[in-house]
Amino acid sequence: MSSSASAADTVPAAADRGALATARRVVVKVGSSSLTSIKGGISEESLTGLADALAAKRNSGTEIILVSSGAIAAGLAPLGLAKRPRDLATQQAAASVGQGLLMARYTQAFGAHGVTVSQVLLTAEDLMRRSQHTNAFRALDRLLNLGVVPVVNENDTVATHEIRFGDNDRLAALVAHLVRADALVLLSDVDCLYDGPPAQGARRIPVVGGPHDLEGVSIGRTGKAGVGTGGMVTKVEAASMAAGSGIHALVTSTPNAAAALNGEDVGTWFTINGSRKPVRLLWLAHVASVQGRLVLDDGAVRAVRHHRTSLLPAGISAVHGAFEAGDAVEIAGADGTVVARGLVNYSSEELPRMLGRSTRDLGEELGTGYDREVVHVDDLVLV
Ligand SMILES: Nc1ncnc2c1ncn2[C@@H]1O[C@H](COP(=O)(O)OP(=O)(O)O)[C@@H](O)[C@H]1O
Ligand SMILES: N[C@@H](CCC(=O)OP(=O)(O)O)C(=O)O
Repeated sequence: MSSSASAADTVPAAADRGALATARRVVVKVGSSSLTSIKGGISEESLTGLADALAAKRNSGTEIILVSSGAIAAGLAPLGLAKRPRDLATQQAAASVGQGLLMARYTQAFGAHGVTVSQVLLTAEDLMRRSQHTNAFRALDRLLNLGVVPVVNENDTVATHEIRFGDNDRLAALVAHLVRADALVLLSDVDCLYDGPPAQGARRIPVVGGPHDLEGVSIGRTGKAGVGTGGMVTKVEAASMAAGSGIHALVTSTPNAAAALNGEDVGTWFTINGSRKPVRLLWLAHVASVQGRLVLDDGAVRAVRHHRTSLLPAGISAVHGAFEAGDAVEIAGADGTVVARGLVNYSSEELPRMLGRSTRDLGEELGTGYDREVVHVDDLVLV
């Protein structure tokens, strides 16, 4: 963990954490592993402790959105299931049972402090398509103005394999972006990011200033078998996604929630290292699963990578995969190196006859609509 150790030596551990104490709007995400146990369903102590901390912060004037996992885990015991099911339909059924139970507990626990909660179930599409995410923003913003704590989860019961986030860490980062939060707090069953698997005498990483601080750090999957999904990997991705787009991020344990929100020196702090980007592009860079690949000639690679231009049919030499207009695709050079990801304007059926041709020719021959770029520069992120 050489680079992390040097970051810890030069940056005070409490660096910037005060931003949490004064934040106007915070997204807090809590994982299944700290809310539930496979045998006992919802953990009353953990849920109540979390609600106490968040309600106190809300009552002191900070707007809070809670992204809560745990629906599937909470639904297992009532359905007589001993472990998290593998098939999607049973997971959907468990989520449908558990989500109601979770909301009932949150309503009670926050209600004890005079705080109203609401349920907001989102699919990946709601955050990707502009019309839908504008709608989602409006609803969440209004709820926050009304003093409510919205409790967000993925809409597991209707989300399919293709469009599923699967973990709520990256969903929380996108929600933080959507509502223009000042900070994102990721709560789990581990108190910080360690430089290796926590059980083996690993050391705390207090501050991550950028990707260089993660070099050589061994980041693993979930700790409690069968409960959490993403593990530390998706938390680091989510925190990096937030910090890279102008939002402070902190990873710590659920019992540390109150201390974290007071700006105390707990957990791992991700320092802001980039500016805000459209939600669509964050999605494309970090979450979207690609449906195909466009192979470019060298000139087109240079144009996309160095001159930041839109991708035209003339520079494409091959198309792989089956995709529809609007899907995410990889954009690669002739040697197979992926240089970008983009939202494509044509389907994989339409594209082959367009390759290598000018947009003008295509417009004249095939009609207007075929004179557009294949990927617009605004729908393209370099990787
Ligand atoms: N380098 C690391 N530092 C901290 N925790 C790690 C690391 N690598 C793997 N983990 C594991 O990640 C787990 C947290 O992820 P997960 O179980 O998915 O939690 P949640 O349900 O809260 O999202 C921890 O229990 C821990 O064992
Ligand atoms: N939406 C799912 C959460 C997925 C999940 O387990 O996430 P996490 O525990 O945060 O790794 C649920 O409510 O069960």
